[in-house]
Amino acid sequence: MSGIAIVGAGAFGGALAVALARRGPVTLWGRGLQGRALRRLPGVDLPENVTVTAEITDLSGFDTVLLALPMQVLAAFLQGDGAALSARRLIACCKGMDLVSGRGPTGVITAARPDAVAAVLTGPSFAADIARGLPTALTLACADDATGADLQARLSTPVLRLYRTTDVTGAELGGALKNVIAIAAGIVMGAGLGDSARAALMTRGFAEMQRLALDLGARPETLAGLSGFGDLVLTCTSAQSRNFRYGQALGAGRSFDGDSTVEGVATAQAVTRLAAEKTIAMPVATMVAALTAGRLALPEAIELLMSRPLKQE
Ligand SMILES: NC(=O)C1=CN([C@@H]2O[C@H](COP(=O)(O)OP(=O)(O)OC[C@H]3O[C@@H](n4cnc5c(N)ncnc54)[C@H](O)[C@@H]3O)[C@@H](O)[C@H]2O)C=CC1
Ligand SMILES: O=C(CO)COP(=O)(O)O
Repeated sequence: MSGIAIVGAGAFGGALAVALARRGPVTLWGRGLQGRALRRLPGVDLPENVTVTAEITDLSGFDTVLLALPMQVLAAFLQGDGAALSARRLIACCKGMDLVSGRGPTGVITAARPDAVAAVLTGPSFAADIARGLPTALTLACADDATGADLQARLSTPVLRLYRTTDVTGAELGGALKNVIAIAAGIVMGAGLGDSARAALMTRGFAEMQRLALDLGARPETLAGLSGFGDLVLTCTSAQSRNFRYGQALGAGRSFDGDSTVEGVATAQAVTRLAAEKTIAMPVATMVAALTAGRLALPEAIELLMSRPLKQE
């Protein structure tokens, strides 16, 4: 079937539908859609050439499907509703690490659908910006470069510019880990610790992102690119970010909207476990895991981070 199919009518799936509809027909599968309005993107209506459906079998003829679901539901979706998909190419649009298996998005796809080519679309972009047609650049990562090049061409628009890489590990880990650091940055700002502390934390956070990713085979330039450094900067500095706002609320001792997708919370737990297994020091991620699980109070966390042995940068 021609055109693009998208699973997930949340903020990102909806925004991608709006963006890709500039190029041709889009079919969007999701729950709870009311007419053509997107609950997660107030004020945004879907264009006429986006077909909305709640029947997953309407997607069964598509060759290429974008999966815009939260990381922690991806595996269950592929085993449940998603079993009806026969697409040759599945593109994950989520950021994180599966808490049960420790896998990244493409690892989850490949475990469920070994016959499909898996790719990931990631990088610095707020759904609301994409839906408004603001200029945005993302990374399309696919181990098979020919497929990656084809997807890059099919999913780019005049305002949505895709770069591509075969370094799936690097792209996925950048997207997963930046959310954890963004929670930490939010905590710092919410607790009133200042811009200097945030800059230090982002930099040391980036150092630990690189440490883990390079150990797992990622390429340094990927971490320095859109999916790593680029998304880290965006998410740690903007109140549009749910991870940042969640951290801000935690730092200020306020509660946060429990209905919101905050990927960094589960990812912090998964990453901390992995780092411990590999004996890789990830002090910021470890603090975020402990703080978000309520195992540590903020004053102790600050004390622990500041009293680590002095070392070379
Ligand atoms: N919102 C944003 O600005 C961006 C989000 N992303 C990533 O996109 C992914 C999805 O995030 P959002 O769209 O923002 O979240 P969201 O919370 O706005 O939407 C998630 C959607 O998934 C649906 N859903 C949840 N469980 C499901 C299941 N088991 N089966 C079917 N549908 C299910 C929900 O009904 C909802 O429509 C996340 O990994 C996020 O990091 C990436 C870039 C930008
Ligand atoms: O991934 C994002 C920006 O690139 C969206 O960030 P949040 O999930 O923190 O809102």
